[in-house]
Amino acid sequence: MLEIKDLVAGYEQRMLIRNLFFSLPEPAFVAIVGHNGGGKTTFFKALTGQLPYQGQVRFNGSNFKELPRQAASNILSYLPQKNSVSFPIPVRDLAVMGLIRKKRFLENYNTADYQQVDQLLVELEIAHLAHRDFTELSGGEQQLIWLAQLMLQDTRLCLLDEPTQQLDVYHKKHVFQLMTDWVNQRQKTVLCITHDLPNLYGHKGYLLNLSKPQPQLEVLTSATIQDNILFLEQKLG
Ligand SMILES: Nc1ncnc2c1ncn2[C@@H]1O[C@H](COP(=O)(O)OP(=O)(O)OP(=O)(O)O)[C@@H](O)[C@H]1O
Repeated sequence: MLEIKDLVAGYEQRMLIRNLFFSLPEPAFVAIVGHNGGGKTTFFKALTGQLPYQGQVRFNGSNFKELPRQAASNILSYLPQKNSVSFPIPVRDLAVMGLIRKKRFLENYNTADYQQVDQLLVELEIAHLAHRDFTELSGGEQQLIWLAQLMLQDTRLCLLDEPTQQLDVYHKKHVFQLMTDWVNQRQKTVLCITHDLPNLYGHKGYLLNLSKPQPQLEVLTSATIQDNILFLEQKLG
């Protein structure tokens, strides 16, 4: 269970999250939506301890503020909106780093680790990129590699900030399917910031619209998706 109680977060002049309150049963998929600048990434920054906040965030009873960094990284993985690498590195070697928390200090990755990476690259339909230099890939291809790295972290709670932003229509659909499969088959709880509302049709889970005056979890149905599309077509008030 992810419990958010009276969460208040933002910046000096602007409080963007005001008294957010919800209880999310596990496992679950939540699409976090809202206008540009509405506070979605700010919410994730609070959850990941990058931004101070008031209120409480509890995951299965543990208060995030009281969790040591290592314990928090065992529970939660985070894929930021922008991620970059400034040196040449083969895709497999970047993806395998997702397994770092399962390794002892200075322990090398072994054949089994790389087999796990290869299997996942097949599942993500990007096995052909395994030996390419990551820095030479397209934006969408890079996004899929970051996704593989996040999946390898294998945490109960996964936060993804616009993971389909640069993907083509086919891959957007594929990644939404993968995320909801993680929930149904691997019992993960996935919070995904997205502007791709039409991709939510047919998926089970919830929607949290941070542009609404009092955001709350709404069950994903064709009607709630449609309502939220209509809401977001209006200018931020
Ligand atoms: N470090 C900061 N200091 C002050 N203001 C900030 C800071 N970081 C972000 N903001 C502002 O907070 C607001 C919310 O930003 P945030 O990144 O949370 O929006 P978002 O909902 O994720 O938007 P988008 O859909 O465009 O990604 C924006 O107006 C942004 O300029």
